[in-house]
Amino acid sequence: MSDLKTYGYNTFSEIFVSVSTENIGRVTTVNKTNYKIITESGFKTGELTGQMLYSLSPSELPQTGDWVEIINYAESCIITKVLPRKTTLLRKTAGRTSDVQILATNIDTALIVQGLDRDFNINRLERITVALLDAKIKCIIVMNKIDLDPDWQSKVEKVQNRLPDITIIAISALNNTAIDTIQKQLIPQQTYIMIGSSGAGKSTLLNQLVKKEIQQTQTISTSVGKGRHTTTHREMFVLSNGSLLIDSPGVREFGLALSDSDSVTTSFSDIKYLSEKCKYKNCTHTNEPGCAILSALEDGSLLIEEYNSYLKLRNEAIHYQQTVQEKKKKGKNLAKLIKDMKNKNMKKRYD
Ligand SMILES: Nc1nc2c(ncn2[C@@H]2O[C@H](COP(=O)(O)OP(=O)(O)OP(=O)(O)O)[C@@H](O)[C@H]2O)c(=O)[nH]1
Ligand SMILES: [Zn+2]
Repeated sequence: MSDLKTYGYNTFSEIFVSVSTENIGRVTTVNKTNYKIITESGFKTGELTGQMLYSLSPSELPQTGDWVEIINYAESCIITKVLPRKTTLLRKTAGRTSDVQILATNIDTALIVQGLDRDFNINRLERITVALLDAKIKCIIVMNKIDLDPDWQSKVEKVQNRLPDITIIAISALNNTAIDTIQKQLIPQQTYIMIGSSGAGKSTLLNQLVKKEIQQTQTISTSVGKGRHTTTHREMFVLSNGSLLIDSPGVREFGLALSDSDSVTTSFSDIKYLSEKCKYKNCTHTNEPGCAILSALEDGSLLIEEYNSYLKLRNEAIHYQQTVQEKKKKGKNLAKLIKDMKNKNMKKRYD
């Protein structure tokens, strides 16, 4: 039991009422088709039942962070079911499709790591926090490499002004500066994930937090300005204070996978406040008379940058919703086609 507790069982157990603890595990690493699983009696290698392997879609398969039902089998176990997820961290796959990939599940809080060097981008920070809050995942922004930027304080201030409700911690992972400030924010048995561009310093920070060289960090190749891809898979670590941390591969462009365009508005506090003063209830804030947002833009009380990133996010959210709906419709059409075919065959048989 103590192993399960270490990996967050108590913060998640309300949904397991009917499952005995010996049949429960949590996925800490995914390796193609086998899984490293923490169970009541330590780590085991888990495999899927054949039926699961062939009947589940990629997003339904076990992911790092998932709680699963298992059948113990000597030193290994067989996964029979993925338990309901508290949160799912998605990202869009490469290309312009609406396909999404799961980065990890059952995350409580994300540490968004951004370097103060070339990596620094306030609009990107805003987009990422919106996507995370949309997925019910809390965020902490970690601004790394303060040793490289004498002007770091004003950048931190800018970010704090734009995102007043989010905790921002400025550190130097390399020099071990302010790492303890992060540690103080981390709650035992809660699950955290680090996300950020390749080269932002995630592995360096992880090493400082775990206090030993787990991940090998690599030197940035200055010619391209991108860290070489060193982290190749997601793995869950237990930190000394008992919190859990998943390291994720470099996510150069953390694509959004928003499900709800309204939550975009909620995340932009200025815009939300103003939008309540628009003349029309369904104002799109683009060309309507009596639009409070447009007039705030005109008198300069709303920044054009904030308005633009709001519009961009809103359009993405709408586009994402539409493609999901189209897919569902296509799925339904296909199901109907199969049903019709089956009916026809049945008729033939009995005619
Ligand atoms: N000057 C300075 N360099 C840093 C700091 N943190 C990390 N670096 C350097 O930045 C480079 C990339 O760091 P990593 O920790 O490998 O970056 P990462 O985010 O894990 O990258 P991926 O594994 O590709 O996702 C390394 O050369 C680190 O030494 C810092 O606080 N200051
Ligand atoms: Zn308006």
